[in-house]
Amino acid sequence: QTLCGSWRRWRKSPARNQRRALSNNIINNNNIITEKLVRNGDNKKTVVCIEGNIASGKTTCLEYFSKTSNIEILTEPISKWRNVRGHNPLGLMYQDPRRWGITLQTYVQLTMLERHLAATSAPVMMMERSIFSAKYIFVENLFQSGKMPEVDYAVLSEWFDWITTNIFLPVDLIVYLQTSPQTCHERLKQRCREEEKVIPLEYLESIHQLHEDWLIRCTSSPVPAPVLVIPADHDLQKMLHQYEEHRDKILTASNL
Ligand SMILES: Nc1ncnc2c1ncn2[C@@H]1O[C@H](COP(=O)(O)OP(=O)(O)O)[C@@H](O)[C@H]1O
Ligand SMILES: O=c1ccn([C@H]2C[C@H](O)[C@@H](COP(=O)(O)O)O2)c(=O)[nH]1
Repeated sequence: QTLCGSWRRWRKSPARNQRRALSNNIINNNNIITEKLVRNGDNKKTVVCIEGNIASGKTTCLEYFSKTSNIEILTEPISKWRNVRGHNPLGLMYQDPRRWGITLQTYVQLTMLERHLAATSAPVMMMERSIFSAKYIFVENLFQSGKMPEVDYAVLSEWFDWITTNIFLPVDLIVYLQTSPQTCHERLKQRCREEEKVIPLEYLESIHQLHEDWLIRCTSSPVPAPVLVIPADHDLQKMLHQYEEHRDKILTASNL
C-alpha cells in the first residue's frame, strides 16, 4: 500500500473540508463571493475516482467492486465517445489527432461532467477516471506532443476552468492503478478495441509519464483528493486480493 506524496499537501483541502464550509460559496479573483453550483445530496456521498493508463485494469477493478452493495459504479461513457449521433469522435481522434482532438476532448469533458453530476442513490460512487484526468492527462498529452493547436487548447482550458470554478465536483479519493506502459500495451492488444489498434507503445509511455507527474511526483496539475496507489502489473488473482485489502479504506474515503 502506498500513499502519494500529495496526501499531506491536499489533505486539508479536498472534498470533505469543502463540504464542511458553511455554504457553497467561493471567493473569486476579485474577492467577490459567488456561489458554486451544487447537486442536492452531494454532502453525503463519497466519491472515488479510479485513474490509470489505457488498459491498466480500471474497468476490471470497477467490475469487482460492483458486486458490493452500497457502491454505485459509473464506467467511462466510452460508448458515447464511439457514437455520437452516428459519428465516432474516438476513432476520428486516433486517425487524425490534430483535426479531431478538440472534438473528442470537448465531448469527453461534457460527458465526464455528466458523470460527476449523476444522481446516484448509493452512499459511495466509484467512477472510472474523471473530468480532471481528461484535462490533465489527455488534453495535456495532445497539446504537449504538438497534436493540438494552441487555440484549441486555450478554448478547452477556458471551458475546464469555468466548470471547475463554478461547479462543485467533490472527489474524496483517487485510486491510481500504477502499471508499466508495457503491461498496458499487452492488455490493449489482448482487448483489441478497433479504434485503439493504431496506439503505439510510445503513446502509452507518454500517458504513463503524465499520470506519474500528476499523481506521484505532484509536479504538473492540482491533485483534487488524496491518492491511493495500487501497483497493477500483477495477475488478476493478485489484483483482486489487493482490492480486498484496500476495500475498507476505499469505502470510507470520505473520512480521510
Ligand atoms: N490483472 C490483469 N492481468 C491480466 N489481464 C488483465 C488484468 N486486468 C485486466 N486485464 C485485461 O486487460 C484488458 C484491459 O483491462 P480493462 O479493465 O478493460 O482496462 P481499462 O478499463 O483500464 O482500460 C482486458 O482485456 C482485461 O480483461
Ligand atoms: O480524456 C480522454 C479519456 C480517454 N480517452 C481514450 C483513451 C482510450 O482509448 C479510451 C478509454 O479507454 P480506457 O480503456 O478506459 O482507458 O478513451 C481519450 O482519448 N481522452
